[in-house]
Amino acid sequence: MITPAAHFPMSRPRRLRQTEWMRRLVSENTLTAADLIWPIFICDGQDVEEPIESMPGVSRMSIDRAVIAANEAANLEIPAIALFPNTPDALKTPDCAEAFNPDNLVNRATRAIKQNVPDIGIMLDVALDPYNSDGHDGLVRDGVVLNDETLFVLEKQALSHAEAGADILGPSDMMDGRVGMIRQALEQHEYQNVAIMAYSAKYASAFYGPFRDAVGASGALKGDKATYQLNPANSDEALRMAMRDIAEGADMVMVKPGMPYLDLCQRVANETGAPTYAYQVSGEYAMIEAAAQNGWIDRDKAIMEALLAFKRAGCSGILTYHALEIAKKLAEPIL
Ligand SMILES: NCc1[nH]cc(CCC(=O)O)c1CC(=O)O
Repeated sequence: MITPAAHFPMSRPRRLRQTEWMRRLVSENTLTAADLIWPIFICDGQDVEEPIESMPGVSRMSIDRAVIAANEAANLEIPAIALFPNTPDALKTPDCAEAFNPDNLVNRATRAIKQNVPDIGIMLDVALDPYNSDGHDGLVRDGVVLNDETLFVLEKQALSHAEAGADILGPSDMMDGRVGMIRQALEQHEYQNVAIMAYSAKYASAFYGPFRDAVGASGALKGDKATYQLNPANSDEALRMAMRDIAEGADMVMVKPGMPYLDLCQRVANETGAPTYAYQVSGEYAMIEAAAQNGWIDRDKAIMEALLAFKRAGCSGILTYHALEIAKKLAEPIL
């Protein structure tokens, strides 16, 4: 008989790991379709799907294809989709006027999806980069990203999205004061029920490259976004941003990128008590896909493990480009 440790053999924690059903019974966190928001890239045209080279399996979709995709997502009980436009270069200008054009690509897509798939939520970004010939999230003058002048454009953009039927606005621009400005404008124009998911803890990250390709912003961007996105070294500052955004009228807050900032997911969820979402960004998606294509990781297991990590950290949900695929997997019966 081996010498018993303090509690061994009366206590054998491995008893709860021996079978799949037992592991399922004692799981502390679960992933369901209700946890997923699906980001979708929209492009001009009819019956078009343009593959994005740096995001294998992800394509830009024309509006008619996006309606079909939204319907598929709704049938899989994905609560919401987030639409991002690939704006033609000809419509990108220093004043970013296309951002608040009521008939811009993403507003037209929103109307079409709302008309054909009324039961799925639509989230729209509020930021100028897809419409900006300078590539930045705000107006630029003499190389400086202007905060206060940008707020007035963001307000018009937000109202055009609310008018188009957006259910959630996602201010991803990181200008100071934008949440309060948008919330006040929504109230004044009787859009009291349009929710705000503020990109509160949004970092100046190297993980956005594929997205910028997808929306056509990478070519225009000169320099980086460090004068408005957060310093990756900072944690307390992100908490202050989340608290500020909630005080200004945000209903939900986001941490972005996701896995490189899992500590912030836990801190923001625990310390704000607000619904907290992680954005598993394009670079995170591309890393999993590239490693899988090289046969270095088990793709399906890695995707599930990464998404479950955000739930374990306390997130209410995840924006992920894997959403549709995972919702299909979760809908399959357990054999
Ligand atoms: N402000 C625009 C915006 N909204 C979402 C992302 C990135 C999403 C991703 O990488 O998947 C970006 C790019 C950026 O901030 O440069």
